[in-house]
Amino acid sequence: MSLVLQTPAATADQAARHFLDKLSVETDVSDVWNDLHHGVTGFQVVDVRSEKAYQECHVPGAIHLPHPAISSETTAALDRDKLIVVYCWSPACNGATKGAAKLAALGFRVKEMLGGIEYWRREGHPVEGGLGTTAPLIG
Ligand SMILES: O=S(=O)([O-])[S-]
Repeated sequence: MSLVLQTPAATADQAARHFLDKLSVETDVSDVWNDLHHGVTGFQVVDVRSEKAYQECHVPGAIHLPHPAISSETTAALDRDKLIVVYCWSPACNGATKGAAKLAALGFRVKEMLGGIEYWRREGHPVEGGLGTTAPLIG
């Protein structure tokens, strides 16, 4: 018996809808780096980790907004015309998901950056912060 085939696959239309829906709320390290590197200005990157983690190492230009602190008051300065790209530590962390959920509830368009700062660093992209690439990879 096939473990792959035992559950019927979606139709091509269903699969297309599913994957487009996924891409509407997710982006990845490589795509974010590519856009920042080429000066794309249609989104703002938000680091939702702790103050300490942000101060030690973050994506260049990222705004700091810890996910527990997200509220209408703390997001007042964010540009509502721009998509927000949120990230946290790694694929093992759901801080970005929590932050994205809160931001969306406040009316922002938002995507999660898959992989977080861990994969940003693994892929060799530049960072800002006091410890730079020597900062811890877990919080
Ligand atoms: O700081 S965090 O681990 O909740 S993203």
